[in-house]
Amino acid sequence: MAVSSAPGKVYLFGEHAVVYGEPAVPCAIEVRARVGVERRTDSKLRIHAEDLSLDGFTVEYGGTADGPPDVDVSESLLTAAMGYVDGAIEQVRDVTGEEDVGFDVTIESDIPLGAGLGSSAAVAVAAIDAGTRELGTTLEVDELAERAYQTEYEVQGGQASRADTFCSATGGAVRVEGDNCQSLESPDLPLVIGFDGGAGDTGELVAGVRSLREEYEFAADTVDAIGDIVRNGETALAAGDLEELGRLMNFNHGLLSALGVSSRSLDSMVWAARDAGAAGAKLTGAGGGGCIVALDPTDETQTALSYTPGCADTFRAELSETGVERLE
Ligand SMILES: Nc1ncnc2c1ncn2[C@@H]1O[C@H](COP(=O)(O)OP(=O)(O)O)[C@@H](O)[C@H]1O
Ligand SMILES: C[C@@](O)(CCOP(=O)(O)O)CC(=O)O
Ligand SMILES: [Mg+2]
Repeated sequence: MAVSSAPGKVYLFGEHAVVYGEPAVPCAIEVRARVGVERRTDSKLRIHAEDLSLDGFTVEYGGTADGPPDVDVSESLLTAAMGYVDGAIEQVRDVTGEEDVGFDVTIESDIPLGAGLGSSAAVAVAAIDAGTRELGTTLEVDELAERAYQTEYEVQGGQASRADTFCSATGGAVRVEGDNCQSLESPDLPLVIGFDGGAGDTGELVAGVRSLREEYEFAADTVDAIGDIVRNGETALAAGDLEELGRLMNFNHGLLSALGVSSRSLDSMVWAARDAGAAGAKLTGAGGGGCIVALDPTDETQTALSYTPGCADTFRAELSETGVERLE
């Protein structure tokens, strides 16, 4: 069996706009998904997803005589368990040329699902890495990131950026603009996360921004303006200017909100953080529900968030310098 792990991330700036070629700066954090992959003697795929329901569940499918997988969980959980992992296994088969190989896949993750912390990218990166290594091929990190991007692109209906997958594969803070992906120097940022306990559907939210952008020129301008914030943000990051980073994050949140991807709970967590004296706060990832990220070296934001209605959990996130990690 081969086991790999990969980190989640927060966006300091630029989610959504990055899908249309604007730059974005995500930053890997120390919450990880671990995926174990073991070759089978038949061509079936058996996925054991520990974190997709209270007790986890196992689904086995892929034999020629099989109907739909027979498992006692909701359709949506099943689709969730299968989507990214199926795509990742397709990539493994493509890299190695072993089209009919079957696997037992075990996923364990500390990253909340659909909450903007990049669980899908971390699962895709770790699954492709472990799967290829199980068959004797160790991918360069750049190719691993590219293959994981292809997986996200397909599952998200042809709309995805390389930001999450590159960041998860390489670790640290990164800058992604189209197919140009690079690592950035970053000071150790005082990141505080607020989580509303919910989730958003990345594909649907991306599609919503796309149609707004097609319908209204001012929505397209809003997307371009996010790109300008990111360019300013890079300078502030290089200078380690926390106040300016925070101001730009606040601005970025406002524009994401204008594009319809915030929610009442995300907005109230953002305001709780600002009222508590955070340098800035914004939603992270696709939005709709899930997480915000704030900058605050003191405990004030975490304390305020812990009393905020709509906030289910709050924690400090450490920057992860390590991207994919090869554990076994
Ligand atoms: N622990 C896990 N086990 C299996 N699949 C997972 C796990 N975590 C994430 N995924 C996959 O990633 C999807 C969530 O990705 P997405 O909607 O992009 O949100 P995010 O990347 O912000 O967490 C889930 O629906 C599921 O397909
Ligand atoms: C909205 C988007 O920019 C980021 C999505 O991040 P997440 O899956 O919500 O963690 C989409 C993408 O870049 O593929
Ligand atoms: Mg995702």
